[in-house]
Formats: sequence, C-alpha cells, structure tokens
Amino acid sequence: MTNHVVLFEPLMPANTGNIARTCAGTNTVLDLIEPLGFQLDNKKMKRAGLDYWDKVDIRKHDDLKAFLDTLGPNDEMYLISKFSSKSYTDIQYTDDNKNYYFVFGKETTGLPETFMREYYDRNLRIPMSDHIRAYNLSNSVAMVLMEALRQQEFPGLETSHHYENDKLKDDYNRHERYERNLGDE
Ligand SMILES: C[S@@+](CC[C@H](N)C(=O)[O-])C[C@H]1O[C@@H](n2cnc3c(N)ncnc32)[C@H](O)[C@@H]1O
Repeated sequence: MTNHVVLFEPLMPANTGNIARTCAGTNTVLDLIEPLGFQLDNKKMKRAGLDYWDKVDIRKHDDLKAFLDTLGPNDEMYLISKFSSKSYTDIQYTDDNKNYYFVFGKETTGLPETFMREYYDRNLRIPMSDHIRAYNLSNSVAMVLMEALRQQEFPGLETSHHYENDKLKDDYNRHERYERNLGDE
C-alpha cells in the first residue's frame, strides 16, 4: 500500500514545499501535475521544504490525462474538494492491496469541473464553516493524509523516538518509576 498526494497545477512554491516536507515525513509519494507555477528548484520552495526535498519521491506528469493514464486497477483515487457533500472521514483507506491517491486542486481555481463530474462519487469534502472560502492547500493535504495514515496505523512511521537531547527524557524515567511503583502496590 502506498499513499500519493497529487497536486493539480500548484501555483505557490511555499505550499508545495510544505507538502513535500509532509510527504517526506510520512513516506508519501508526491505527484505534480503540470504546469507548475514555479521551477522545482525554486529557492522559496526549498526553504519551505527545508532540506527534505531529496527525501521525497516526486513524480511529474505533463497534464491531468498523463497522470490518469498511470493509474491501474489497484489504484484508488479521491478528489479533495469543498464542493462534495461526502466527508473525507467517511471513507476507509485500509486495503493493503490498494494504493491511495488524494488529488488536490490549484490554489486559485481548485480542480477542473469536468474532472470532478467525471469522478462524481470520488469527491470528498473537509468539513468547514462558511467563514472562509477554503482551507489552505498544504493544510488540506495534511488533514486528509493524516486521516488515511491514522486509519492505516501509521505504516512504517515511528510513533515514538528517543532523541539525544530528549526534552521528555526525565519524564520517561519518571513514567517508568511511576509504573514500577504502581506494580509494587
Ligand atoms: C485554496 S483551495 C482552492 C479553492 C478553490 N476556489 C476551489 O474552488 O476549490 C486549494 C485546494 O485545497 C483543497 N481544499 C481546501 N478547502 C477544502 C475543503 N473544505 N474541502 C475539501 N478540499 C478543500 C482542495 O483540494 C482545493 O482545490
């Protein structure tokens, strides 16, 4: 099972940089559908993705059709759009035999209407109030991707890690002491 974040014609380098960082941290493939609003080696984008850029599996596609042509029978695609009335939390993303593709729209105009209509049942909304027009693209990616990963029990990801300068180190020891004391009672 592989998760893919697919960005349709992203415009802002900082968003794609942030998303690349999230993809690097979650072993998620990043598919970019051209045209992009920036050069891939843009400084701002690298700054947003910091030094994680080379840790991401990035796949570029000439256009939407070229991307769709890469999909096979085990690939399950979802279109992430506020226009849907089905929530992204209503889907199960847990089939080990499938690869999950989450397609996000351009910052200005979202996804093409024809594409959304063609895959009508695949559109998913992130619940939102009417105080804003839409969520930020990179935040939308994080919300949907984390829900899929949570359901998949964070495959290959560390739920805890001991760092050399661990800010909670003493608390781990305290926790162990606490557990020992409980056991002694
Ligand atoms: C800034 S929004 C684009 C807004 C655009 N006016 C539109 O019509 O979708 C960029 C992308 O973030 C995602 N997005 C933002 N808010 C969302 C929501 N409430 N539900 C689902 N997707 C959302 C969508 O993929 C959207 O195409």
